[in-house]
Amino acid sequence: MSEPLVVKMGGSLRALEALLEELGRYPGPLVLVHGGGPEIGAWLSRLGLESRFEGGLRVTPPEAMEVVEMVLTAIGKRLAGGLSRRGRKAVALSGQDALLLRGRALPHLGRVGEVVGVEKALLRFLLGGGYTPVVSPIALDEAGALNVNADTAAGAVAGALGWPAVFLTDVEGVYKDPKDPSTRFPRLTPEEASRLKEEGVVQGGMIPKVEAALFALRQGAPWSAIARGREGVLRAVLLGEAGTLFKEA
Ligand SMILES: Nc1ncnc2c1ncn2[C@@H]1O[C@H](COP(=O)(O)OP(=O)(O)O)[C@@H](O)[C@H]1O
Ligand SMILES: CC(=O)N[C@@H](CCC(=O)OP(=O)(O)O)C(=O)O
Repeated sequence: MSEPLVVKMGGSLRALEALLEELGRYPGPLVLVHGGGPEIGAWLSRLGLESRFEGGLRVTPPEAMEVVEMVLTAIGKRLAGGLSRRGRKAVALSGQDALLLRGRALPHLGRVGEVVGVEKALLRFLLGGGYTPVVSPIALDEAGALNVNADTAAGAVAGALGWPAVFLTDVEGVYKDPKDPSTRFPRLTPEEASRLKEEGVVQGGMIPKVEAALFALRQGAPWSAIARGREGVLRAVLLGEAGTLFKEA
């Protein structure tokens, strides 16, 4: 129950304090990658910049990128502070620090990117010193900061470290009927998950999450899982009692 984990915290998570307690007392090494989609959306609309999504990704013109950076950085610092106060010394970083996440811009989406390289050495250095890295999903290319979907960033980090990835979100896992939690798949192979995507069972924000879970596996993570963020979730996932587990057959 103390294996190293990359944990992705979605921006739509409820009961954050309880979850920080859970992460604070997890006995194994952790790397956290966080989102913040709802908060980014709220700030952009407050500033009169409405968002449009393509394939689950926020189209991000340069003027919106500044807001994305500010909001994600603030969230990262908040999480690192919350964990540190609970005795788990955490350091908030973005992909811009020491080229932690090297990015490549995706066409037609403004300053949106994918991850093409992870500076593992920085993560290992912090982990070796007993610190928990908290990573904001901002990558860097020649032109500057790129907005990366947080699931994509977490999948890339897990793949690079060869660690399992747990994507915490507001649903119990992948459902056969996206509105019915009783139809949760306890386990999916990459082939089964890809089929569900093609069939349109996996929709909206679940698309980048499933893609990131599969990407992590292809890059060498032993398994990945999507589960609802709540107290006790990590233990329940490790025991196979919660979430959807992605693993080769
Ligand atoms: N097959 C499915 N099973 C479960 N949830 C699904 C499915 N297809 C789409 N979803 C949606 O995906 C959402 C999770 O993605 P998202 O809102 O982006 O979360 P986060 O902010 O945690 O990354 C769920 O709230 C649900 O509405
Ligand atoms: C390109 C892109 O879509 N980036 C995301 C980054 C934050 C994120 O992914 O947050 P959640 O995990 O809460 O969805 C965005 O701008 O919303």
